[in-house]
Amino acid sequence: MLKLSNINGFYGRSHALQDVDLTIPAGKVTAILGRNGMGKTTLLRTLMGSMVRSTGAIELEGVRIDGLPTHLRARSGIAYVPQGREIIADFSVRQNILMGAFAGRGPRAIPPLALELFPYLAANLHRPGGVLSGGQQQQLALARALAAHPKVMLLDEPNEGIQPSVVEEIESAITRLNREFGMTMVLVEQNIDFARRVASHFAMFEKGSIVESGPIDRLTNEVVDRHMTF
Ligand SMILES: Nc1ncnc2c1ncn2[C@@H]1O[C@H](COP(=O)(O)OP(=O)(O)OP(=O)(O)O)[C@@H](O)[C@H]1O
Repeated sequence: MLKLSNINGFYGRSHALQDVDLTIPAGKVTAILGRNGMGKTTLLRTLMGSMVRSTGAIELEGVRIDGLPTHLRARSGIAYVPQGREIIADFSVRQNILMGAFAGRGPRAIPPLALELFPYLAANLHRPGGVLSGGQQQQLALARALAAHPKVMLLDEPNEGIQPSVVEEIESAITRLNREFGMTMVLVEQNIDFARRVASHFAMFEKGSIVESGPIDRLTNEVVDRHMTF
């Protein structure tokens, strides 16, 4: 469903993604793994169209999208939950969620599912986004992405710096969105146990290239030790 062919990405002279070929299956969760600085975030930025310099082909359901600017990729069905969440502090929870609805391809309204998945948000729609905890902001970023009615959701380390009880809520939201609604997820993750629980496929990055990929049962301890221990 999402097919990347010969993707290269650059920051100035730094060659951050090198000849990446990857097929992300529809309706599955694919974990993007690797140590810090290996190119995982750059891959998501390339998919979203926010890299200044990248080359290669990206197909979404057989249609080339690599020539499209970011806002048209959002309209074509890709939503992004960035590392650091990028919540607008002075906007209310409601306004932050609606930002996703306006960027996306569905009705310009808060989807009931977002409020069902995250009851805290439902009860605090009027609060400014800036006063929420990190975990609540992460839920808000997921709700904002969901409001775009995406086919594919890109999630960059959604559990980073978040307390365990909220991690459980985020895990169950990801699992439900995938299993019940068939949403395709691309999940950048450092936590191998979490990746093994939620993902069915993986791609392991090392210095901008994919060194291992496939169904999650091929993510052996040996592969993890080789590419993720420090
Ligand atoms: N804005 C930038 N300008 C210059 N170099 C960058 C920029 N962002 C990332 N890089 C470099 O590109 C490479 C890949 O970075 P990237 O953020 O994609 O890694 P990552 O695997 O997502 O790691 P992390 O988990 O730390 O986010 C690294 O060498 C990084 O230093």
